Amino acid sequence: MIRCCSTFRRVASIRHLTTKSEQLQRALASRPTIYALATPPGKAGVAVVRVSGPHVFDVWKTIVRRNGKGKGKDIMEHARLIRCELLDANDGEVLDDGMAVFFQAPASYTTEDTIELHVHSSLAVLSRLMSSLSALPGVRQAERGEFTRRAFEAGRIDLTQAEALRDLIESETEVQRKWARKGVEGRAKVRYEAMRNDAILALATVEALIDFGEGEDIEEGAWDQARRRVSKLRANIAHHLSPSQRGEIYTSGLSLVIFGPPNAGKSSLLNHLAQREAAIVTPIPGTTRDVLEVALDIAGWRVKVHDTAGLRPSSDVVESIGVQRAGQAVEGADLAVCVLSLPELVNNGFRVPDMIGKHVTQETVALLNKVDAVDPAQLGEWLDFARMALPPGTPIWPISIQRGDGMSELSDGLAEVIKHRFHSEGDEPLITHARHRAHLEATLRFLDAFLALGVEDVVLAAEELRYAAKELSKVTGLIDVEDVLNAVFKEFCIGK
Ligand SMILES: Nc1nc2c(c(=O)[nH]1)N(C=O)[C@@H](CNc1ccc(C(=O)N[C@@H](CCC(=O)O)C(=O)O)cc1)CN2
Ligand SMILES: Nc1nc2c(ncn2[C@@H]2O[C@H](COP(=O)(O)OP(=O)(O)OP(=O)(O)O)[C@@H](O)[C@H]2O)c(=O)[nH]1
Ligand SMILES: [K+]
Repeated sequence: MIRCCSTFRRVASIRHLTTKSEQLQRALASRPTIYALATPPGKAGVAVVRVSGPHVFDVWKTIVRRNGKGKGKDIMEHARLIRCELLDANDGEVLDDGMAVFFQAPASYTTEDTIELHVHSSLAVLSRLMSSLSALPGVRQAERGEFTRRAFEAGRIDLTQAEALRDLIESETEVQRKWARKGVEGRAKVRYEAMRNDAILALATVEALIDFGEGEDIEEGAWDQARRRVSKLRANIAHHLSPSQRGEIYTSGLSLVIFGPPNAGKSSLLNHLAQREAAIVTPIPGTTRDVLEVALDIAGWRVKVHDTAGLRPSSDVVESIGVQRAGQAVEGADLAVCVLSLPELVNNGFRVPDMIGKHVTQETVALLNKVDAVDPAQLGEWLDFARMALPPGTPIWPISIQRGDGMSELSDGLAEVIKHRFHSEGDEPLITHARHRAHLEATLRFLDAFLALGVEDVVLAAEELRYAAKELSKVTGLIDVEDVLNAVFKEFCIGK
């Protein structure tokens, strides 16, 4: 009975250590008011300037003057957009005619009192408005991600949600948008918190063992219980770290690498997919030297398509470096597309050079290009030979980039392959950022260190678990680690 309570007391004390202190709360109230342009700078119909912090009332009083139907009234109503004139704080001159809205703390994006000033998006209006704002006491321009950072510091969102907000802003395709939304909703947050909770519960059990020393009959049972819990957590994390669970492809996109012998039509394929002359196409073998990247939207996925140098032995220094890079790109690809020239295969007796063959697996899409340049009567036969030259099961699509044969099937086919291979039903990947991966790898090392210890090393074992829990806390930002926070928020734009 007493033991049981002691266990819980410890859990509570560990939690207490890691939650935001009251001191921090007080610091929040006395900080500067920040402002920034929330829309992109430039000529446009409307620009939004956001202002957040303790001086928002003064800002409103000084520069917002109601006109239209609300003329003369100066009450600030939560979340109500009003017509107004914006005044220069220094000389009272009307600098623009606009709209303004006030959000009362804590019901705002940052959780602080916030106002938004909607003005005409003009360089002159904005520079006057900004200099007017910075002239006000306690008011300064926001740093990158500072609005979101305040939402984080107030506990409205965790670090994974802040990162997902950034992903949402960066998103260009449907898949990216959907995954960013999941993150914003807290899908990852909940799962990382559950992992940390497991580590903390195991830690509590182990600490109870320390408290009650050796020779107790409960010792064995409690130790086994902690080990079981840690083993399960370890397996869970190891699963998420496995190569099949790469959630980064949803947010950052997946990489498609085009490879093959020189002159097969690799650059022509890239240009076809990109619908522009992204790469140089010439009849000279060895035209492409370096890896060229173009980001495309294929069926809602962000796909970084890479064109590479044709794979062949070369005595040219530049070309051989290109060939080496091409090989590395293929090895690191999420999807490899091999372009072969059918007439060339016919000419060399369907020998696929080893430099290329070694990269062709069932996971590779093989394109037999230039079908326009072979005798149509023999096409079927040549395709059969080509199939025999490649590993069984390799998808093989005959095409002519020049004449257009098979090109719409190619686009649909690529979309199908991507959907089929990377779509996740049910078993949803967790890791969508390299940062999360690094923390989980570190967690795994601490859990392994724990599992290598015996009950006689219970003090050391508790230490390993404490490190593991701390590492998991860094993912969500439950423990503020300044360098982690700085790294996350510096990726934001000003005004977010
Ligand atoms: N005009 C405008 N549009 C915008 C934003 C904004 O700041 N201003 N946003 C900014 O990026 C996004 C919306 N995000 C928001 C997230 C939370 C809250 C907010 O006030 N949350 C409080 C209260 C909720 C409520 O009153 O219903 C909370 O969650 O406690 C506001 C906006 C996109 N559109
Ligand atoms: N007949 C025919 N020629 C093609 C076809 N596609 C590309 N070509 C030609 O093949 C030559 C090589 O095309 P590229 O796209 O530069 O080939 P690559 O594989 O990138 O070549 P490297 O840069 O040498 O690796 C060019 O002259 C293209 O016009 C096709 O479908 N049919
Ligand atoms: K100021």
